[in-house]
Amino acid sequence: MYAVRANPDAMAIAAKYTAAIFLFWFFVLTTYRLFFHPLRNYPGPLFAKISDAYAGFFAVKMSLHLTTYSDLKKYVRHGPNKLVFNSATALRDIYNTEKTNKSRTYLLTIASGKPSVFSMLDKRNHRVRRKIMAQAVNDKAIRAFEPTMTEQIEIFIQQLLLSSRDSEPVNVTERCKWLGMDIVGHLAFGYALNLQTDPTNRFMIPGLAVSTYQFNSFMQWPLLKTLGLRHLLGITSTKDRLKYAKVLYHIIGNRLSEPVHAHNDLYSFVADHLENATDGIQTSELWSEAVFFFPAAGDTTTTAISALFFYLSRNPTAYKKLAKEIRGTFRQYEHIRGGQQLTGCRYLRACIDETLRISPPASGSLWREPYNDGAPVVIDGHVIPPGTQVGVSAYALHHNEEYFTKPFDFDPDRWLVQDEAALNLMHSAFAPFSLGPRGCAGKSMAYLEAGLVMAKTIWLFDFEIAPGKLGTVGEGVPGRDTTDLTWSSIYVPVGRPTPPEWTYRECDEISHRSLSRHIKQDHSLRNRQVVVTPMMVLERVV
Ligand code: HEM
Repeated sequence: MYAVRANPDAMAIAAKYTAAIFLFWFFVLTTYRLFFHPLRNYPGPLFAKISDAYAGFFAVKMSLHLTTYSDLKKYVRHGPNKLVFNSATALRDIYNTEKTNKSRTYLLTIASGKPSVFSMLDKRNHRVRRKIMAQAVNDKAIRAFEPTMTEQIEIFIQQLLLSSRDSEPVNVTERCKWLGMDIVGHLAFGYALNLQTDPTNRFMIPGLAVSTYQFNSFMQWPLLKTLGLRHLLGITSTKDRLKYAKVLYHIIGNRLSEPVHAHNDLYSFVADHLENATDGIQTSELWSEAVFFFPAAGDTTTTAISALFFYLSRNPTAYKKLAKEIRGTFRQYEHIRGGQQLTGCRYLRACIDETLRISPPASGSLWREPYNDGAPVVIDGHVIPPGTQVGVSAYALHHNEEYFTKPFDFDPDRWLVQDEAALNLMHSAFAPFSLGPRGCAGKSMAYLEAGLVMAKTIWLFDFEIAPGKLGTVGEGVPGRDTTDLTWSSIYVPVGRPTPPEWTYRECDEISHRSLSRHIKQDHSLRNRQVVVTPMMVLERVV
């Protein structure tokens, strides 16, 4: 028998050689990326030219959209293989074409080993999947779903009404997130999550935020995922994420036990088309779609709505114009529904668009690559070498003065000017939903939801910035600080009669938690949103 012992000298030598090899490799790679790489002549921050850690660092800090905005004043190269552009021509060249494809970084978002409509790179497979998913969000499906959406919005309004009785500040961000999740529960799997009235499932909001945050960070800095560095950086809150996954599992399991057409939901459209997993829900295509669909449909729209509350509470002129339009258009609260009257509210649409411009819920660069068919790809006059990731940041382009004068001003009227050339110019650079074959499939649903929530709220209530410190939450220096929180005080407007059929469902928790708690919670959402309205005090108007 022999005991094998490590020789300390041999170990020291091995460590030295490993370090030397690593340093040599690092030196060669850095030299190549700086002086021989096909993108060497594009200006960029030094560290970005060398490593994806540059963008990764700011993604982890949740301020990448701001860094991109300021870097674009001088730079184009935003990673060893990444070019970011800031023009309407580039927007069209990159997204409104078949010559590019989603970048391979989207594969990092795959949750079950099977891609979703969002992460599918193969164009033919994507077209088929997109067609299936689109059935759940086309005009016919939206009309069928509207009553369910309205029911949830009514709960939102009733809860505001309860809070408005004592004119206490309300965290509008939180309320909007609960609403969004309740709507998407019904839309996806006909499931009543009841976040608005029951605190049990509210942990799903931070759970979802953690997942989104991770995916965002991985997509900028893939090494985080490959080497498990996320743990070192402490960006994983596994507890909430796992709890979230458990609920999603339960929701899907519950739906699978019902007949396919038991609800007017996404499942009823996709059930017959998605591959069944033999080894459980979490490896099925349905799981992948669900993991994508909840944040895509639930988080984005409500981020926009809460941001709109924020801007309106700080812009009295816009606020008054909108209130006048809504209260003048709908003689009775019950008349507020999807249709011509609502779409005819041009100022409302301008307010929503202005919010999506100034604070796009998907604010980062959505990376694309030249499609692998050898055809040259030209972006804004630049021939792009194969393997290069190209993108436009909606946040940066929406604040580009070439297209939008005073880009940090919230000015819905800019969308209503008579000057057709100016309007066309702005529209050419407006892309909150992206565009082309991979653009948002749920745009109409998002406008309906935002329109209904805003019209109903402003018909019935008045709101203003919360008093004291709460009212300052979310405010920051435009273009410098991430103004991602919004608290406003919603005061229910005075004198409007409550629709008689309303029964006030007592909310389990209308408690108003401490400011620090809200700050902490909303901090985790920062990556996705630039401004979200926190606390509002409501006042009944009607
Ligand atoms: C204000 C609200 C919304 C915004 C700003 C928004 C934005 C976007 C953006 C920018 C993309 C492209 C992502 C990328 O290229 O990586 C996208 C994709 C998508 N969105 Fe939305 N979205 C919103 C609401 C919705 C809603 C309500 C639904 C569904 C009901 C939805 C469903 C989808 C789907 C299915 C895709 C994937 C499209 C594909 O790859 O074929 N979105 N969205």
